[in-house]
Amino acid sequence: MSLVAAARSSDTAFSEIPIIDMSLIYTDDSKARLRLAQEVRDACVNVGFFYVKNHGIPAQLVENFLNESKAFFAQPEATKMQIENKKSPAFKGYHPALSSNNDPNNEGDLHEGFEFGYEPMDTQRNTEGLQNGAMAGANVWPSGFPAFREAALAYYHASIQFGKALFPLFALALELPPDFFEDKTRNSAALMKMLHYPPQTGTVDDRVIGIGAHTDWECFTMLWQQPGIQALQVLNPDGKWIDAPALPGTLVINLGDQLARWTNGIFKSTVHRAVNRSGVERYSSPLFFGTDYDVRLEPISSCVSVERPMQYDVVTAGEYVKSKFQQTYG
Ligand SMILES: O=C(O)CCC(=O)C(=O)O
Ligand SMILES: [Fe+2]
Repeated sequence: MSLVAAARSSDTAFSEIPIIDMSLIYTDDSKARLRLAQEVRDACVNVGFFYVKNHGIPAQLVENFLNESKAFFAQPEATKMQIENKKSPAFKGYHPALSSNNDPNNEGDLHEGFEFGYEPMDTQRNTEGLQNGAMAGANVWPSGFPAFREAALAYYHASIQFGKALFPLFALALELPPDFFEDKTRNSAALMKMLHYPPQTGTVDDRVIGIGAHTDWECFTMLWQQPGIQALQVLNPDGKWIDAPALPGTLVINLGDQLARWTNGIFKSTVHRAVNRSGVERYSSPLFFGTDYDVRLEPISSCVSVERPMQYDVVTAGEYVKSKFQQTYG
């Protein structure tokens, strides 16, 4: 079925999020790759979200990052504010609760967070070819926490490796040569965050929640959620919030606006939010995987037809993300 036809017959009124087994992501077996790409395509056309299991990122890495992050966030606010992200030209560092606002109808996001981008490990040459182009700018680390930096970067690099392997699958899913994204993701923006959500009890005012309703801006996001704590919700086209539970051992992959624009809206960049009513604090860590700064998000030809004319103005990927950052962090 062509992509335009798949979009026409898509069943977007989803009530749950598919789980895709990635054990074979590195296989050379072309039939197996195609099957995997087909699963990815169904999820992208119908939901814009899917879980991945057997992604190969060692659990210990995120466990270490989580533990170090807990120590970082436990510091006094004034200490954390010394590295506030607004002081950094590329929004690296710490952001306190209520300093971001993802939903313009809301009054601020309740989470605090720490964000950083590409940086080689001390022992490593830059073999991944990433320089964090679109959001270039040095990372800002808290002083006196070398283990935090180490743990964050170790998890980051393992995640980047998996993220890079997803691009050929997206290309296959879009009937493109497997290396289509390669020369467009050499200096990918790849910003990672650790987010810390306080519990919300009593009546929750929908205008002040963990993170307000929004779409992500890059190609896709790889989200780790602290297992067992429900907070993430995904909006289906019937206007119903569908829970995306934190399944142990999985990551949530959701498409962002760059891929939606590139595919003329055939791949969905789906609205989501997080509300932490669990009664306990919650951590999550997204990695936002974008393209090189200057990539023009012109719709892929198989995604445009007489029946489905171009839906978006063509913009460059980097300018798009930058303007979104400015809106969100003011
Ligand atoms: O914490 C979550 O579950 C979602 C975070 C998110 O959507 C984001 O940071 O863009
Ligand atoms: Fe998001």
